Amino acid sequence: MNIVILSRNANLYSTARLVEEGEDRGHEMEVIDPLKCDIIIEKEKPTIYYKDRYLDYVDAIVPRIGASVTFFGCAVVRQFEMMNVFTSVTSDAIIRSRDKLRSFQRLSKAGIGMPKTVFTNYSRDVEEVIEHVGGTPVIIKLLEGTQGLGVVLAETRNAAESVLEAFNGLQARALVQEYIAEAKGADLRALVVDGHVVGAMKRQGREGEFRSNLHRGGSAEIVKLTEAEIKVAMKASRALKLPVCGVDMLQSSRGPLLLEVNSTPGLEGIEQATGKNIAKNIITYIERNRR
Ligand SMILES: Nc1ncnc2c1ncn2[C@@H]1O[C@H](COP(=O)(O)OP(=O)(O)OP(=O)(O)O)[C@@H](O)[C@H]1O
Ligand SMILES: [Mg+2]
Ligand SMILES: [Mg+2]
Repeated sequence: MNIVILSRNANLYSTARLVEEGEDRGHEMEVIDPLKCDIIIEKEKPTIYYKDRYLDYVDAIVPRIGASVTFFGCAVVRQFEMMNVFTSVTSDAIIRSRDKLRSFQRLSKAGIGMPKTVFTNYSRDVEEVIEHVGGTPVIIKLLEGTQGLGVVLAETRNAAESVLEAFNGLQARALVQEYIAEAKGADLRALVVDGHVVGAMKRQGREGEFRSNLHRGGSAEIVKLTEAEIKVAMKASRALKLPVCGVDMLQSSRGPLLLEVNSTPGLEGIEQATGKNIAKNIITYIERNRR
């Protein structure tokens, strides 16, 4: 197969690993920067021009679209879809997953446990919003934050009010969420491929940090998920139509609570923590599902 990894940088761990495993299984692997593609639209013959050629020979793509290039990156993915090229995740599903509010609305409908969350226009009393999620401390997070940036723990009503005011002044939309203290600065990341959990790790924030993100100095170790945790991960993958994704959960006294679903999960942390060949799982998923 001719498989294209849509990625801005061939040297990134995840990109390099997908190329390595694809070649190992006899595929022609190519890394293409989506931002360097021209999308050519005309009646009936959608195509993509890259450097000096048309990408009309591609059998499958693996989008690795960074959060800062969602708009154009997803337009390229959508163009491949119009060309009937198999994609490991669709453009619609990527776009949906980038918005925490939109995802949460779908996930709650699917009956998945999550920290109680409120979204407000901030025209109303902050007190009321805080009461909705059970009082302080509360978590306040930007709708489109990533790597733990834009996630704040507000210990008091005053702190919450200041943070909401600041975000509001910057015209940044945020949601207010119940703080799950039992998680003790840790979360779970389940890597789902083809709708099934293929690896999982527990990430622990560094001393005194409630955010467990590896980018914020957290550490990761392999973990065996409970039945309930596996169920949440598989349900979330299905609800957001993301057959390949990273599902983040918190362990709470009322069971696993879903935090977010990542459509472009990094492979480095999970492959190192689990010793599993996740890149190969993704390649064989494409082999099985491409029509
Ligand atoms: N409601 C909560 N209660 C307790 N801890 C939380 C809560 N929400 C988030 N955290 C902690 O903060 C971290 C970052 O939050 P979240 O994953 O929502 O943000 P993000 O910026 O989207 O991160 P990512 O890089 O994983 O996309 C989580 O991994 C978790 O450790
Ligand atoms: Mg995120
Ligand atoms: Mg996260």
